[in-house]
Amino acid sequence: MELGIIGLGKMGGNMAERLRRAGHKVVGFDFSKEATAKLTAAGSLGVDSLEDLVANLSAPRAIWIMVPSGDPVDQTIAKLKPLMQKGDIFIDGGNSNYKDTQRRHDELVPEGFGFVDCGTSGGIWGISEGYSMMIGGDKEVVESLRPIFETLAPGKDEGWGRVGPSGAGHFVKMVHNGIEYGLMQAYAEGFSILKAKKVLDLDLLQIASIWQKGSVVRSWLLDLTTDALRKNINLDGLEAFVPDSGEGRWTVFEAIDLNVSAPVITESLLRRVRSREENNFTDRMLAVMRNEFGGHAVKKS
Ligand SMILES: O=C(O)[C@H](O)[C@@H](O)[C@H](O)[C@H](O)COP(=O)(O)O
Repeated sequence: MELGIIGLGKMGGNMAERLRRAGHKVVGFDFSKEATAKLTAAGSLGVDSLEDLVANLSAPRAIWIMVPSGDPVDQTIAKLKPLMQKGDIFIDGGNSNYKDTQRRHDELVPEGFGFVDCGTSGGIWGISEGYSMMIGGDKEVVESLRPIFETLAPGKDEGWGRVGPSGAGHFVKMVHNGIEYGLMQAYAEGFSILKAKKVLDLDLLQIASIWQKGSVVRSWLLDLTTDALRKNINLDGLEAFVPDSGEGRWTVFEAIDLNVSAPVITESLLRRVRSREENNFTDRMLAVMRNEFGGHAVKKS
């Protein structure tokens, strides 16, 4: 099959290569000339404009958008639309908010385009392991893309599926990422407790390696954690600063709207927020109140 890909970063570039290896024709666009040159050198076609991208694909076209969520997705669609024709399909493979996805679907479908949302998991390992894909959109449109999904997935019939109508793919990916936050937080806290028990002189790498085999908490995330510890057991040279790209907070908002109690995911998100505040105002407030009512000592900077 033919596929256009917009955004040839860590995800889009690797997906293009996985598709090429399976015999699909891939035409890719990126603002980075280095990224398009790399794609061409690998045997696909890298182009420097959206016009060239569209011109090098035969109708009905399928174009996979792999750009940061929010405005970049809207801008990409707005620029592409005049170049496309009825029957062409947009696939948003990024981490878009499902409400934006539903809005885009409802705008594009009456104009004759297809629009599919694909929550894509797998990170930099997807090129070899395959990508887990949670897909939303109209059944026949999703079905027409089957050869692409079968190739990108870990197995032809596994690790991907249409989970519901437009927005469902991104909604499921949002919750997937909320779970990711909670799992990560639990591992991080557990290893911190082990490290703090200095009198036992525990070897974190040894313990992680033991847990990798047969234990209830073994997982791919633990495998990656073990690799990270092997490379840098004390995490030297790293700042305790954890960004978030939005999916975790959308999960929390959604849980509140749905009256679902989700304390682990919520606290994991808030821990990330806290990691970015040095000597924060809240804690200085606590110290000063304690000082006011009890005359307790404050630590001066
Ligand atoms: O399944 C995946 O491959 C990941 O969930 C991925 O999609 C994630 O979005 C980013 O790795 C960082 O997300 P945060 O910045 O929110 O941690």
